[in-house]
Amino acid sequence: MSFTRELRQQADRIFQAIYDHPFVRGIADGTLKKEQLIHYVKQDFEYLNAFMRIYGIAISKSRTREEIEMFNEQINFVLHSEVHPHNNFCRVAGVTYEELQGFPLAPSAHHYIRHMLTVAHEGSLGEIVSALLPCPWTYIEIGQRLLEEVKPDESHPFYDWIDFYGGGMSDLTERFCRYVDDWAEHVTEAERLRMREHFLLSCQLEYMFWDMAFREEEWPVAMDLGSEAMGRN
Ligand SMILES: Cc1ncc(C[n+]2csc(CCO)c2C)c(N)n1
Repeated sequence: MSFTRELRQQADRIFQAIYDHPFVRGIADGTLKKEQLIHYVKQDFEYLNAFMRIYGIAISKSRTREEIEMFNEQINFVLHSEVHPHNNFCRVAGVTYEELQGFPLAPSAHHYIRHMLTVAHEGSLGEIVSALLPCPWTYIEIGQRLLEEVKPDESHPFYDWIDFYGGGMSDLTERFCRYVDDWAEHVTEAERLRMREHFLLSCQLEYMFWDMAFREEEWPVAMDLGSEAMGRN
């Protein structure tokens, strides 16, 4: 069995828990509250900014033009395509995308971003792609399963979201899997173990991210950065 097949099996309970999570159920039946959608988009906008920076670090560690091209393509994808599912959530919530940008990170989004940044700074390219892989892999499975389960038509409030992730992420997931499998063949057992740990922790943090949005998670004690922090973007 390939290394990434093994990873997928090890993460099976987390993938299932993500699919069963009330936020994902709320996408399926269109029952999410406006505040939950807004919290998700505010946090995910910052998450995607961090994701692009991590691709930048991966480019700085790249040895071949193929690697640079792979990461560069993904920066463009996040910049220009990932805005569509966000716009779907904003439309349903009745707000503009611009008014949800520049907010501080909630605890679980902070945790997930710091995990990826730590691996990006300290790890090999194989470790970095292992930590990033649950991002497309969990979303494509959610999208594909929702397409099958809900069979949404254009009258469904989250038709665009489901169609976006169910329709088009398989190339990226396969490409990342091939990269991780090739890498895993040529490294030590200790590095393979780190790749496994990074992958599984990112799967857990994908779950936490949905849970954060559903619960509208905030810091237990509100942080006051003072008036100078207002409008820093
Ligand atoms: C928390 C969180 N996890 C995954 C995605 C989905 N996603 C984000 S970037 C990307 C492609 C990267 O090249 C994909 C599939 C998201 N939006 N938010």
